[in-house]
Amino acid sequence: MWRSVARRSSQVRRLLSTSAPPAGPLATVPAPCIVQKRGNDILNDPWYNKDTAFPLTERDRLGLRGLLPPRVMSFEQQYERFINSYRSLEKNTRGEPDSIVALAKWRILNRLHDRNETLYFRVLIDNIKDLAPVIYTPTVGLVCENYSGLFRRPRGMYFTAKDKGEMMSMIYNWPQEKVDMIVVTDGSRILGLGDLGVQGIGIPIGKLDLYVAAAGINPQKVLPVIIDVGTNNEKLLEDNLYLGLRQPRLEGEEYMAVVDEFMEAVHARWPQAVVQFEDFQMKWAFETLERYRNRFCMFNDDVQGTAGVALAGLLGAVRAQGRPLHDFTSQKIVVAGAGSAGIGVLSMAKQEMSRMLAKTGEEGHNQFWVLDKNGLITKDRKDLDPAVANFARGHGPNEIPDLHEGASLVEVVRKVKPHVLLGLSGVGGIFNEEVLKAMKESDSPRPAIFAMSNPTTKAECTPEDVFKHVGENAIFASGSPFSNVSLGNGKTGYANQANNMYLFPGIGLGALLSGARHISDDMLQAGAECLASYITDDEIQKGILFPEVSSIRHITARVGAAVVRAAVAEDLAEGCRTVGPKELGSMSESQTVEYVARNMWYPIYSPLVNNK
Ligand SMILES: NC(=O)c1ccc[n+]([C@@H]2O[C@H](COP(=O)([O-])OP(=O)(O)OC[C@H]3O[C@@H](n4cnc5c(N)ncnc54)[C@H](O)[C@@H]3O)[C@@H](O)[C@H]2O)c1
Ligand SMILES: O=C(O)C[C@H](O)C(=O)O
Ligand SMILES: [Mg+2]
Repeated sequence: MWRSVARRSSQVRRLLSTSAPPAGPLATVPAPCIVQKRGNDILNDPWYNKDTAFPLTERDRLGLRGLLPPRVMSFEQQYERFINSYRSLEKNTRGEPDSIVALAKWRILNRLHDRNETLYFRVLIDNIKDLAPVIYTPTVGLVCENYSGLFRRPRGMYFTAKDKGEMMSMIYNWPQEKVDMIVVTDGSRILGLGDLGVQGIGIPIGKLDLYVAAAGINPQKVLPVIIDVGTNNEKLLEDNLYLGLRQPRLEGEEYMAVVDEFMEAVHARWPQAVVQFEDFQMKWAFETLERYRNRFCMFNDDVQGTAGVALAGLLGAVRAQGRPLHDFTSQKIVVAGAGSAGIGVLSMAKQEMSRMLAKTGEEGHNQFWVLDKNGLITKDRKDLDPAVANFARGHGPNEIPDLHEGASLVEVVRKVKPHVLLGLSGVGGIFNEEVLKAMKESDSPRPAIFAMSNPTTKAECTPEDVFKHVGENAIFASGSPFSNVSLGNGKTGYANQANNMYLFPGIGLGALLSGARHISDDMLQAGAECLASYITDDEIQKGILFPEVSSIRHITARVGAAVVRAAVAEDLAEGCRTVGPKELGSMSESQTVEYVARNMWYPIYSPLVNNK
């Protein structure tokens, strides 16, 4: 499956050689948008509101005359006005604690989001590198922790245990006839912050903002959802501001029955909708994935999106050593974290090693050492989760002597001398100085440390730690954004962001535009391969594993096209809107990229027409 990535990466860049984000609808006068509203109802609807940019013609025909200041501002003037107020906020809060500044930035963006979505997404898309850390990790974690106090206006839908039996009807309360993309969480494992109950809805909102910004999904066709089955978070249950169900979480069949009813209701109303499961605790992440993945067009981002991003980074770490990709099969990989993300990454990495070995007929060995909160996992572990058992160390001839059940992280790193140390533990700082100094003795000339836990406070280490204790040749990646590190004498230590935002937008977009009946392993693999092929050898040698966040719209168009082509190749594609499977199948690679790019929404004001 992995073609020569260097050749492909120059192809990729050529396919997307434009500097501007892929155009949305063809660049002509935008088609009018028919609205059933007039007057204040339009001004109060963020999907249609243009504020001071309503032209006089629209003010007359929509009953807006006299409801706005007389001057008509252009979209550009509105944009500059907002950016100036955002920048002055940055200036006025300088020196305040980081969390205060972060929440102030989030609030000014959220107010715009609640008022004028077209302007909001223009601001977000054109400043994605600066603003992703505000609407997404790490700030979104703070927002979820403080949601009940921050709440001003509902966004999305709330399906709770009390709605059992009502979901088939309440789904019609959502005002949009068409929904393309849904992100749902039950709030049980929000980033590395644990059970946040109804407050977890901040995650689907942030993820869908990225679907709009990176994948060009129309913001009028997204739906954030929280399934509120209670919370086991005592602090929230005792908080008189808490806005969710005040009861312990449902468990077992009662829990599953609520999620089942939600999925049935969603697909009864929007059969083509793609559903992304996000931040479910491990047991439900795997159970819901198995239960629904062949019945609906759905995927679990923490299990499958993360796996693809991590695999792209792992292959980059092989290339950084100047070795052929096939040498991935002999890499030694230590993983701290055996939860939904850790097992997802291990499963996809093991699958890739098996694919590579099958080509050469070689026999493989267990290249993974996996730890959880009780240390190294071996076959001596009692009550081992079946998903984890595949990676438990045994007692065979390939085992490293004296590495016992429950061995500590530093013991494992000292004895294994791994090429890669990867963290998906949700525990900040566990890659401490002792562990990182042990990584200096790695068998790799370019030891790779991936501190992938979110938010920033949960990162297993910082890039400064790594380049200081492991050395300048190290490769670093993290789940939340960090700044690059200046190594002196003009050298830079690159702080890559190994976050599933590089893949989930393209996975969802490709599934949608192909009309895939479900999302297969090959479709996910194709997305991961595309991401890995995006980085040139020169960039890899510098220690760059992932694209700049500012190019996320370009890479998403490319990932989306790869997913479309994989769906077509597997005969899973049923087509989308006016494009059938045959037409999809007749497209060349570049035509598929153009098809995807053409269907990516871009924020411009459409003329509004009221047809009442
Ligand atoms: N970078 C990304 O794109 C990305 C994607 C998904 C998840 N994550 C992050 O990964 C973390 C874990 O997510 P999850 O869904 O797997 O959570 P989870 O709760 O399902 O699993 C956490 C795992 O870490 C283990 N663990 C806890 N303390 C440990 C320690 N001291 N040493 C080693 N292992 C330890 C736990 O036993 C468990 O196996 C979270 O912070 C999440 O935000 C990042
Ligand atoms: O939300 C993110 O930033 C990535 C990932 O889905 C996570 O749960 O940490
Ligand atoms: Mg997640």
